[in-house]
Amino acid sequence: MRVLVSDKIAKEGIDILKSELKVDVRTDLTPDQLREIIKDYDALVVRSQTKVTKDLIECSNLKVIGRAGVGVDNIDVEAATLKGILVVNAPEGNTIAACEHTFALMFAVARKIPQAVSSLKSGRWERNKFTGVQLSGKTLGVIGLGRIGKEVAKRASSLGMNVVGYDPYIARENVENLNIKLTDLDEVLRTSDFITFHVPLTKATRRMIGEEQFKIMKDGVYIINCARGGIIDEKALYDALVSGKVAGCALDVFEKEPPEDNPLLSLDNVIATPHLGASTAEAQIVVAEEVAKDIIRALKGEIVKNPVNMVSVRPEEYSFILPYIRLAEKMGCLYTQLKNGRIQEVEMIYGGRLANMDVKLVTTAGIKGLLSNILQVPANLINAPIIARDRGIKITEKKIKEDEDAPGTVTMRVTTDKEVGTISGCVFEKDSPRITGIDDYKIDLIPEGYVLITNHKDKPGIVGKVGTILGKNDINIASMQLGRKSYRGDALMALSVDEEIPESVLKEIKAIEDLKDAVFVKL
Ligand SMILES: NC(=O)c1ccc[n+]([C@@H]2O[C@H](COP(=O)([O-])OP(=O)(O)OC[C@H]3O[C@@H](n4cnc5c(N)ncnc54)[C@H](O)[C@@H]3O)[C@@H](O)[C@H]2O)c1
Ligand SMILES: O=C(O)CC[C@@H](O)C(=O)O
Repeated sequence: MRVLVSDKIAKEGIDILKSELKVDVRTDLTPDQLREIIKDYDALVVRSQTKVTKDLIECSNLKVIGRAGVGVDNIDVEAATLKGILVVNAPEGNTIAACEHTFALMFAVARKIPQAVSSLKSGRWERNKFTGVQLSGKTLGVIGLGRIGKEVAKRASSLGMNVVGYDPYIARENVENLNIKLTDLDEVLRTSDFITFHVPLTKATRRMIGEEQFKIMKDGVYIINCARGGIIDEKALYDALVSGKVAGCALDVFEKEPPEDNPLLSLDNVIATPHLGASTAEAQIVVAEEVAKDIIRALKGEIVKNPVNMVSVRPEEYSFILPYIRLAEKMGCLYTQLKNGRIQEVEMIYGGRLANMDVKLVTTAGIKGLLSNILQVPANLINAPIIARDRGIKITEKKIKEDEDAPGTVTMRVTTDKEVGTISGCVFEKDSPRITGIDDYKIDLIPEGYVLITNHKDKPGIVGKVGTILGKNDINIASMQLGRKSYRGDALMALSVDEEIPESVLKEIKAIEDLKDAVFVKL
């Protein structure tokens, strides 16, 4: 498997990749050159420099894209998802680095440090020119209270600042111990002496601060943006800096990077760094290592730690849930081989310990299995929910919270335009997944390899006849499971066999009297 690293990442990450994969580090490529060679790679690792566009994604054979850092706004995640490409990032490794850089910028803009250094180095001694303002006692507005925003808020309090915050997506309890007043955007803008941004660049946050918002702010406010260019309208910011509405501004990020002739850089009250928020030795090692490990996991088909476009599993539930992910996929795969009809609805019903867990990935695996035998472009854990949605399949989860100490059980209930069918399963000790039911029949089938499933009348002789036909055709039976609704009523047999059953043999089996149907499935 081949990995292309197209932005500079720490050697520690490269070494991890090299321990298992063939790695090319090419940080000199133009977009056209990248497009030329991308088809030869299974994985791509980037920071914020490489633009992973829809066009690049579409002409690639990538299985995974890794972002050594948090923001994935340089990656067309939607295009990757539609193509079934996993996107992973390293969201925690640079939190402290970005938080500390925010304070470096805040102190620097408040005390005019870069301007003073520059003046001194050019031979001047201008002590009166560089009087700053104090942080202690001032109000800091924090927009976005995720990983970095919270760390900023924590440290600001200890500097004696009053902290007001805006983040409509977090629960109040989440910031309860942080000494923050959580309020609406207008109040943060109206009351803050310093405003710092820690939101991702999304449709909702793009230019969330423009002319109107500057009007609400206090005269002489200071702005710090160490999150993403594009959150603040740069033209409106320029005007506010020129008019004195904004006393000073510190930017680490720009709408266009590098900013080249950005007029903001011509203003004396703007200080700036070239997107250095994550650039500490410590952070770069952690993000490179984290992303490298996830790239390897992804290429091995294992569950990754930091998926961007796939639901994740709680670390403490990971080992319990993993065999259920495999089981659910087999259940879905069995269903579509066994039954016909247009799938309209899939209900995943969880019992036992699973009923207390986040099982979204198990559900997704079930959907992946259902779609696996019917599509030209294979479904995977990334695109399966989107494909299902686009095909009008309604997916629901139900949790039966009884007997929560019992092992987890999962039932897939599929409604088609012809019938409602169910497949049930369980994982026994030692990670041993079993199909435990098909419709009303109880069985105990290891969901692996070749299986012949028959529907027949429960009467002597039928099983023998099937065995004879298989034997005559040199097909070895590995195990046999029988389930019946009632004595001499309808029955179901699941025969695991070691060889593939040819169509001609299946036809012979189907001709047995009182055998209603026989299906050969591959799991
Ligand atoms: N300058 C750098 O080098 C650097 C380094 C690391 C991170 N970053 C950037 O910093 C930002 C924050 O990173 P993080 O790790 O804290 O992310 P995070 O996902 O942990 O936090 C983002 C927070 O923003 C909130 N949010 C989302 N939309 C919002 C909206 N419309 N209004 C208000 N709040 C909103 C979310 O609820 C979340 O709590 C990201 O843009 C990231 O790319 C920059
Ligand atoms: O790669 C970088 O240095 C930038 C990282 C930062 O912007 C992020 O979002 O993680």
